[in-house]
Amino acid sequence: MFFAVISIFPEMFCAISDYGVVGRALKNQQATLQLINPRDFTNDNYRRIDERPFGGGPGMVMMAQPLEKAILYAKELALAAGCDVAGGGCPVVYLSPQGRTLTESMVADMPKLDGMILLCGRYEGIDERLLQRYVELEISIGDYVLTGGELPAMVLMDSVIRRLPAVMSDEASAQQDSFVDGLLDCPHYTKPLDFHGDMVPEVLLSGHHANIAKWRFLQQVKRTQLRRPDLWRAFVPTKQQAKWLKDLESLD
Ligand SMILES: Nc1nonc1C(=O)N1CCN(Cc2ccccn2)CC1
Repeated sequence: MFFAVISIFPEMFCAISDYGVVGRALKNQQATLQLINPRDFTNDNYRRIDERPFGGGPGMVMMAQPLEKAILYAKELALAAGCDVAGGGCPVVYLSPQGRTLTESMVADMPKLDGMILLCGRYEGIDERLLQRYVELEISIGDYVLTGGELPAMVLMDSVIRRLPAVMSDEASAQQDSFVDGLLDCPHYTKPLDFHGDMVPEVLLSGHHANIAKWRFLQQVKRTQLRRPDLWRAFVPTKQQAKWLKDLESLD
């Protein structure tokens, strides 16, 4: 999967390119990351990418022209990488608090794309005319304000790349993640057996895989009912899960 990031701070992206599952995926070329600095597309000696806002007010606004040239260059790279740019296979995505809040179900659909061009804003924002002309999808990572779009872009790429086929070391672990089956994750335990007198639940030491699966699911249910009643209300159990839930009701 092809990713191009347009940012005045490309160095920030070593945080995902140099570490962990995503770093390995990029190293193994299971995903590619092109970093594009709009300053390289300016015409003046000061490499200006921002200007004071028309109408006055605080701060600076990112200018349309350098970003337009950076986007057009990113589209060229996407085409060269085999992306169906004209067919919507590699949308321009703008990270901003005004966007649609990112959810796991949105992330689940993204590996179907050939790629994404991620536009990272700074300052007070980006000239609206650039956004209207080029942005196909606006995404927020949550209702809080950061200093720029770089961290949201890394959050988005991390959540998508980890779901690419063969990236997750164990497909099952991806399925057990929170939200993937619509529930929060179950508790996890490892060595030592005794941690300040807190022991590991017996069922996890039993080797009885069916009982372990049932216990983990019921733990997910309890945790979701307690912490995210909104997710619990929307949850639709499988046949097997519905049987286990009957046992939970009989326990209550
Ligand atoms: N929350 C978020 N989820 O995605 N992005 C954010 C986020 O807070 N930011 C900070 C402001 N940046 C620049 C900006 C300023 C004003 C209007 C639009 N853009 C974008 C990225």
